[in-house]
Amino acid sequence: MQHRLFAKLAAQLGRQQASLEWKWMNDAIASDTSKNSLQDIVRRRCLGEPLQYILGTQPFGPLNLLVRPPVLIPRPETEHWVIKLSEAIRPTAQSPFSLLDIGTGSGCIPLLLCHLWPQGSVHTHGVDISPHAIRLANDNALLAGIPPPSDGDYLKRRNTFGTTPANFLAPTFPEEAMQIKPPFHIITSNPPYIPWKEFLELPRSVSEYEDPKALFGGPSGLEFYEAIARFVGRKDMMTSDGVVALEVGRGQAKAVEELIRTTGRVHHTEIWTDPWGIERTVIGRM
Ligand SMILES: C[S@@+](CC[C@H](N)C(=O)[O-])C[C@H]1O[C@@H](n2cnc3c(N)ncnc32)[C@H](O)[C@@H]1O
Repeated sequence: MQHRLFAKLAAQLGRQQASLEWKWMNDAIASDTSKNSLQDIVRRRCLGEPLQYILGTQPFGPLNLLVRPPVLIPRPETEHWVIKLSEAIRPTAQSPFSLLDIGTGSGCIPLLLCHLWPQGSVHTHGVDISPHAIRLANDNALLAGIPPPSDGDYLKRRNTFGTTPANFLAPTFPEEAMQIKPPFHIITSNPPYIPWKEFLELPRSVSEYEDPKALFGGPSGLEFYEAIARFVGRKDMMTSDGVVALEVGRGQAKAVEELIRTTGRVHHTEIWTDPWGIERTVIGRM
């Protein structure tokens, strides 16, 4: 029975990927994190459903995040640059930072930073247009033990994570989102960046399961970076020592670097590559 199930999976995914996923499936069943039978997991996986949606979780650094369709599954390349950012910048509880995460999805970026940075050193806020994402990010904050912001005195010594459902591209942002309180020391974002024309090149596990709003960044893929550059260029949105950290798609790094430089506020830029040698993150410092 087990042998037949594995053969079915390997026929679909190739032997190497099937071996990896077979282990994750069995680990999830053994640790009781998945209530589904192995047979059911393999059946759904062979229909193209991402394993993370079937099992309901995805490790992200030391965190184990909940994932639910159609919210984007946090990717290893994002995990890599977020850990690198946590080492490149070290906020302290003496002068805590304020961080805005645009298009927060599962909340993976601010939650990991809250987990890695010293307690009381950062207050983070995630905005997202999707109510599914906002709910999931709040559930993940609860699971990770990161409290929402409040005036409570003890929270001043804790890292916090708040969320706001809002359309970042609306001309009324951030004025109509009352909980968003600029200026920010750090802006992070892994925005939708796939150009429309690349829709047909996406694997089925992405195009049929993940929210198109999480994927497509307008005709050129750069729509959100243009809006972020306008936001950064506005008076009073960022502190004079602010940092912008933006994940980019393949081949977009130079254009995004140029966009944030033209704000006139960003004076130093860097491009970080991911573990696969692809230019993945543009860092801008004021
Ligand atoms: C590529 S996903 C990134 C999610 C998460 N930050 C991550 O790295 O896994 C982009 C996110 O932007 C959100 N989004 C799309 N359009 C938006 C808009 N106009 N305003 C705010 N959020 C938006 C999507 O709902 C999605 O959660």
